[in-house]
Amino acid sequence: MEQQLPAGRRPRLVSSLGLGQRCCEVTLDQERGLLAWRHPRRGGENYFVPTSEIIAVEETELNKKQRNTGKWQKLAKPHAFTVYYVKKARNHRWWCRDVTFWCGDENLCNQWTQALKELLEMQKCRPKQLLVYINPYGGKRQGKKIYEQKVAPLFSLASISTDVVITEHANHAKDNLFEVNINKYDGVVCVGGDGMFSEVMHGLIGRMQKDSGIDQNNPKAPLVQCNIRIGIIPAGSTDCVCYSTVGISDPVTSALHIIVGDSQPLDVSSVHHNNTFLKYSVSLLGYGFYGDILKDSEKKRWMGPMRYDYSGFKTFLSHHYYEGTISFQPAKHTLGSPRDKDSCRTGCYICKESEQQLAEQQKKCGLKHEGTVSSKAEHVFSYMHRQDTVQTWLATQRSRQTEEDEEEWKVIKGKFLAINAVNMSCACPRSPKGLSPAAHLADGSADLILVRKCSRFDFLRHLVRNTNQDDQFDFSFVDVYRVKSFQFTSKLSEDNGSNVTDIGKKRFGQFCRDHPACCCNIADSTWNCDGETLDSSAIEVRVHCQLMKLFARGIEENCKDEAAYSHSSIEHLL
Ligand SMILES: CCCCCCCCCCCCC/C=C/[C@@H](O)[C@H](CO)NC(=O)CCCCCCCCCCCCCCC
Ligand SMILES: Nc1ncnc2c1ncn2[C@@H]1O[C@H](COP(=O)(O)OP(=O)(O)OP(=O)(O)O)[C@@H](O)[C@H]1O
Ligand SMILES: [Ca+2]
Repeated sequence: MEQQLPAGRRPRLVSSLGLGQRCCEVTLDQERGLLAWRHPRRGGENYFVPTSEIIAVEETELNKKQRNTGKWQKLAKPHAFTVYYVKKARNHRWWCRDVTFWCGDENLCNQWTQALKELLEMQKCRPKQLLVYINPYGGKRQGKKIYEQKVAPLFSLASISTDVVITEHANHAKDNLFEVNINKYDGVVCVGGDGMFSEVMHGLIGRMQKDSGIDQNNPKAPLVQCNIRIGIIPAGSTDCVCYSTVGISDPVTSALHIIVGDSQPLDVSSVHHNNTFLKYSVSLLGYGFYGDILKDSEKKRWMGPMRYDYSGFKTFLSHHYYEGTISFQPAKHTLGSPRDKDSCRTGCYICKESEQQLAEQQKKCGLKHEGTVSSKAEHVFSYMHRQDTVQTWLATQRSRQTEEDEEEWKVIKGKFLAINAVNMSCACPRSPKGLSPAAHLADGSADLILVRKCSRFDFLRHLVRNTNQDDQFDFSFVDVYRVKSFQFTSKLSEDNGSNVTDIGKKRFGQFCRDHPACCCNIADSTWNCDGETLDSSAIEVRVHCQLMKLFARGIEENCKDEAAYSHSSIEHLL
């Protein structure tokens, strides 16, 4: 049965179709993009699937066994179609489920598959062609198997074509991204851990800047946004970026977010030393505790993910602290604070506000705002468009940068057990709410956490609070600031005169004269930059708001109304 609607509006399909041995009413509201049916068994449970969460629709050949049972027998030739859709389970896990409907009328069956396929065609944000990099040695060395067994079948079900590269050495993916015809792809997928993601991110951001003529070594250079989305199939040791942006490290869930074409902008920090580009960071930039753990754990790679627990225990016992000076610019443009009770969730209004500010800046110099996902053709177009206006963009951003540099800098000198700068919460299985639970994925700021010298017992209390519901910042020896840029110089490098920049030299120099050298003689620690060590302890860091995008949607609120949803009637909702 088809209902007539005024011209221009898409009709609603309502039919009585077979499901298993029985019949049920199935509704497709094409206007609202919702497929609904009431299961004839399972207590008459109602199902609602937004068309944006349908993976695929296929005509189905019923096998002999199915045809010889129940109602099938009465039909000369039953016609059937199968809908594959996202089923949301607990803890942000997504499954791919399927349901097969049948009927005796071939036309009706065709009408249904046609309507559903047309709705899928309208989902322009979905990728059709992906470039996949697999690190076969990440985490528990399961990357290849995970991709082949759990992800590739879903991509093929969703008619996504892929070019797959199994990496042969570190930096293989990064180097390759500077050479490939990137406009051929709607996205890049990395199968591995945070290190593998970092490689792909460096490849894409680096490529974008190179093609736009931007010098990455200039710490003040305004960077050009990278619009090719990255998908992460978690197969690493920490998988912090995946966990913090999806809410779980699960290859199937991540594959489904890629298929439905989700998009999550992400802040990226650039890290420089003496006008030399070192790295980009999206999760943790950690000096002291997390730097020392990483340095020690690199020698124990053979232990797999366990290496972090081993090195963590050793580093905790060593209880090293480091003296240095940190200067930072508070992030005044953003609405939130690191002590907020609410966390960044899907559709976060604080990140939206930052996106708007960014869009306004870009509009002023004629750049198209890239907040929404564009098709491949539009991507190429907007890129050429950017070539025309890139000089205007650079000029306005440079003057904005100079103004920003003049803004307030706070300077803190001290002895620290850990200095952690996080662009996102850094939630991961070890720390489900993260190092900074209220940090935002895309607000243009980072949370700077300073853990000052304290007793082992107090430090342990702070560490433990990173793993439970208690407030890890509620200690006299812990301070947290929301910042848009910061610089750090260790006492040792200050004494050796190797400061970050001339501005830094002046600022820190004054402090050294005010506070004569102390007796701390511990060597420098190392910076842990998203799981990789940096060669320099003196660094200059700047947060670039929404520089790149992931195939994700942020962490969804726990859907409290899910139960209510399934008990309410189809008629009520449609
Ligand atoms: C009593 C237990 C307290 C445990 C406290 C655990 C807090 C865990 C916080 C994890 C934060 C991860 C942030 C993400 C960083 C990633 O960009 C990076 C790349 O993947 N991963 C690491 O650097 C890998 C970092 C891995 C850190 C593991 C830390 C393990 C600490 C163990 C301390 C043991 C103390 C025992 C005292 C009896
Ligand atoms: N074929 C390869 N051989 C050796 N190293 C590789 C290869 N491919 C990638 N790498 C490097 O391995 C490093 C670690 O990989 P990955 O991040 O996937 O796993 P992990 O370190 O176990 O996980 P995590 O980063 O989540 O802790 C990456 O920095 C990457 O540069
Ligand atoms: Ca942020």
